Amino acid sequence: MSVNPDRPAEITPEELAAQTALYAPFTQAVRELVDATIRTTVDPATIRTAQAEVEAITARLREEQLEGSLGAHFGHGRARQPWGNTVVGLRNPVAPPLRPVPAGDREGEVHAEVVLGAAYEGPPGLVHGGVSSLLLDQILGTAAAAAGKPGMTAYLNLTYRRPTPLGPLRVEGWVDRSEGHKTWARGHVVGPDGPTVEAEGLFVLPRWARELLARRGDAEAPPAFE
Ligand SMILES: CCCCCCCC(=O)SCCNC(=O)CCNC(=O)[C@H](O)C(C)(C)COP(=O)(O)OP(=O)(O)OC[C@H]1O[C@@H](n2cnc3c(N)ncnc32)[C@H](O)[C@@H]1OP(=O)(O)O
Repeated sequence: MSVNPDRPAEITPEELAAQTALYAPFTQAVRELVDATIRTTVDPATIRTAQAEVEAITARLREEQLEGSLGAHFGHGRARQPWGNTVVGLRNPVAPPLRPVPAGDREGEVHAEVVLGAAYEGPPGLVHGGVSSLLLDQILGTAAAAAGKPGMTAYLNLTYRRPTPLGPLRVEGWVDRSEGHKTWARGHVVGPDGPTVEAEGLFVLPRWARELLARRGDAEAPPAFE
């Protein structure tokens, strides 16, 4: 199925499953390519051959493509799929990806197990601080949404307690408190030796969304901000 950028696809759960089965392994293959690109030690001739092959694949994919980004084009009803999202996007090879699932007993609490490889390096052997921020922004926002209080990040405060090693990590988020359209969430990245980066953020349902909801009435669910 091709994507019509003007009309988000209303697809059945079966079609959604088929699209997932098609794109998830494709995206993972490109992730592997990125990792191999960083870590390969093959000879220069092999690099030049590989470059030509990658360029040929890119040209083939560009024969048909969207004008802009992916947005939330796939989905059924309001269950839009944020497949282009840079943290959780099923079709985004840049996304580690994070797969938050409900966990724990705090409000909106979500956890995600993730393995960060060479593509996420900052200091040698360690996760880039901006990548930790990226993951925490998403998981705190997901916690707010899971609590039924979605919003956009108004601020995100981070405390880097100790270096975060590349490899397997857990990212956790939960809602601390909320007042109307404002939700404060907390979370952390947990490495093999415990929490490494802590975050506290404010997520605000924007005025335009509040006005939209007021016009439509409370029956309409608030928008998601994947
Ligand atoms: C499942 C989903 C996961 C999503 C995770 C990913 C989340 C993201 O990355 S979102 C992208 C990054 N964030 C953004 O781009 C947001 C950019 N900023 C904005 O759009 C707006 O400034 C926004 C939405 C934060 C607030 O807009 P809006 O609601 O129109 O403004 P306004 O009505 O003045 O403020 C609302 C309230 O928030 C407060 N507020 C806004 N910004 C701040 C801030 N930085 N610090 C403290 N309070 C703030 C205001 O004081 C106001 O409080 P009150 O209603 O009590 O007087």
